[in-house]
Amino acid sequence: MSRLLLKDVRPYGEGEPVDVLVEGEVIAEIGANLEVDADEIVQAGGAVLLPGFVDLHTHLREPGREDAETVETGSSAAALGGYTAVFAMANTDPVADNAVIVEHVWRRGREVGLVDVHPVGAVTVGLKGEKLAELGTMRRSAAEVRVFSDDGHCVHDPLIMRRALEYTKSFGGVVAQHAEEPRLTVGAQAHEGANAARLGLAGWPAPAEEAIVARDCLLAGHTGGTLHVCHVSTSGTADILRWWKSRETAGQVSAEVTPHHLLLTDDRLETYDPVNKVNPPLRTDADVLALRQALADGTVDCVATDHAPHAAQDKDCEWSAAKPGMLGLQTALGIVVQTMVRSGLLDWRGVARVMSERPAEIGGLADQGRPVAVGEPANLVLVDPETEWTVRGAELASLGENSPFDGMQLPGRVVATMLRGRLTAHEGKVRR
Ligand SMILES: NC(=O)N[C@@H](CC(=O)O)C(=O)O
Ligand SMILES: [Zn+2]
Ligand SMILES: [Zn+2]
Repeated sequence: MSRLLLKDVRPYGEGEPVDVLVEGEVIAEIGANLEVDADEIVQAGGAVLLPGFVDLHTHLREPGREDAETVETGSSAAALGGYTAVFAMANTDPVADNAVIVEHVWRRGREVGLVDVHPVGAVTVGLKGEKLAELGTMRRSAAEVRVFSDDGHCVHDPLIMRRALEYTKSFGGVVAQHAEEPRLTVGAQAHEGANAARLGLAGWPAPAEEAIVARDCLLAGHTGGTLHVCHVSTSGTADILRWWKSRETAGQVSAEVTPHHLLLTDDRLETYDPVNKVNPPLRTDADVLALRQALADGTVDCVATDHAPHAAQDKDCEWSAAKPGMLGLQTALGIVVQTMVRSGLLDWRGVARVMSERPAEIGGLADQGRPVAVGEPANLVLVDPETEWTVRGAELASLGENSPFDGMQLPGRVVATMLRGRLTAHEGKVRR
């Protein structure tokens, strides 16, 4: 059995440094100055030890757009970002709306072996919103799909949404909604507000998101189904979720916020650089502050990256022709440390909750987001909280280079990531 010794780590950033011995796939011992033989020793210098991060919202682009990302390159980005599990969205080409595609993505994830890749199944055939995909078949496939989403598109027909919540309830599934009332966002290019008006960009109004979130909370309550709200972007959505969670009696609702919606605003649109184009759009300062608060108080359950790599030709073009989406896996931690930890809104226990424990629970992963304790699976990340690094979009592991954080200095460097006791990333390099 392999033995990996982590020297001088601080679980959850608390107390004096200890050593952690990982034997095979589990944490075997935790204590001060462990005197043991090991195959490999990681000198951590007091770094923070957390459960490995879990991303409920990743776009891996395979099959179909392997020029933008593949399971392999996206898995590398995930491991380097501290992730031990990611959920790969269904808006590939062909769409992951059947067992063949989800099993392919799942198998590729296993072959690459850097991170557990859990395919998300489409809710409707071809993401068209017209008829339910074969949810049960995807559930029973080798990929054991549990999360379903038409992400990129909203399941806007309320009857289809109702049926999806009812049907997934029968096997403990989750419907992850991209909340966007399509009639209110025809041709939309930017947050509907003063900046979009001044720049001449068609607006994406906040109620297009909020109306769907309110409707879907009511449908989850009525059906007893389980709803997860993708990429919450407005303060109004946070208000609706807070209201719903205060009265929730049946059905369950969870929600995620992206790192970019915790940091960036539509003030960045000034340059018309499409690297800032994303769906839902960057919003206002007031929204950003409300989202940080909602994440801190649990109204929004977790951080999810919405990692959306695009090939150069889809981003290096005029604003209206560019595809929406931005890279996220390798910069998520830094942004969470900057916006939530340095501001005092979250401590490291809180970071573990929003980046690992809650997403693992929502996604139904029994072996992720577990406590850092003896006998637990060694899915772990080591974080150096102090050292700052400068983001270089072109140097990230993804094939796409569309990072809006390019040139920014971020805190919170990933020292090492471990998947079932094996180092998958160490000192900025992937280990295969
Ligand atoms: N977020 C985005 O702007 N784009 C995503 C789709 C999505 O998450 O809605 C994509 O697939 O590129
Ligand atoms: Zn989306
Ligand atoms: Zn997405």
